[in-house]
Amino acid sequence: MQTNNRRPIVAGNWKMNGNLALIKQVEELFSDADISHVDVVVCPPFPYLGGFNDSNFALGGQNISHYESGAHTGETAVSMLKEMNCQYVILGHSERRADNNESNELVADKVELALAHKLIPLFCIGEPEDIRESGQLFDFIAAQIDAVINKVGIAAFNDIVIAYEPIWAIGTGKTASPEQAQEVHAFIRQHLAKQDSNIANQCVILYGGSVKGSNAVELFSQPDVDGGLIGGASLNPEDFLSICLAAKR
Ligand SMILES: O=C[C@H](O)COP(=O)(O)O
Repeated sequence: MQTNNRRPIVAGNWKMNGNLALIKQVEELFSDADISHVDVVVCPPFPYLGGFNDSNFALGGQNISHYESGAHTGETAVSMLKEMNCQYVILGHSERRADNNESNELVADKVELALAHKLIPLFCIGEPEDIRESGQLFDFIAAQIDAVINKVGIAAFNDIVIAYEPIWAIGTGKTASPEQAQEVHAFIRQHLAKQDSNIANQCVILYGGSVKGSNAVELFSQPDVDGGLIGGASLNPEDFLSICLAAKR
């Protein structure tokens, strides 16, 4: 097996949840925590980005517009996330793909824009249950990845974090088994390796979908699982911290 120096990442996606009090609780709890073995990211709703001021973790946005700026009411520009000290941005989350009809190509455009502004995309992929059951899982995942490779090239995956989130496991309490997660993560890495084995070996691949303090150690111990994208459990500061502490050392 090739050695790697992938540094684990645990990112909390608050989705459309949270408030100013939660920011305070998370900042207080994390200020005393030893999280030096992992890059921790918190992705709150846009209005709360300015509410963090004493954090020992990074900030991320939950989306950007595919436009740079202009008359696009309700949208948020990539430059605005940079100005609010974001280092990361979640792109292609399955909820946005479903609620906002985001296609693989639109997601690829956003990845390109984020990279141009030196934001690290947390690029989300994952299959609905019927796709898995009909045996099309790997083709489906490959098409999501290929849309981005076709747009930005394989070398860009030096600066892209992939988050594999099976849609049937998101917010359902039905976590993928560690073996199911590992199987898909290994496939993703092999798929990237067809173009560049070094980039495949270094690319950080997160698992998301009902990760909790109680299942994180087992999931994160899988060889190709480099951390997690955490939804519901990131709203509970203690649980989120225990997930961060479960990241590989
Ligand atoms: O972005 C996070 C994922 O959608 C996972 O959400 P969840 O942990 O609530 O299942």
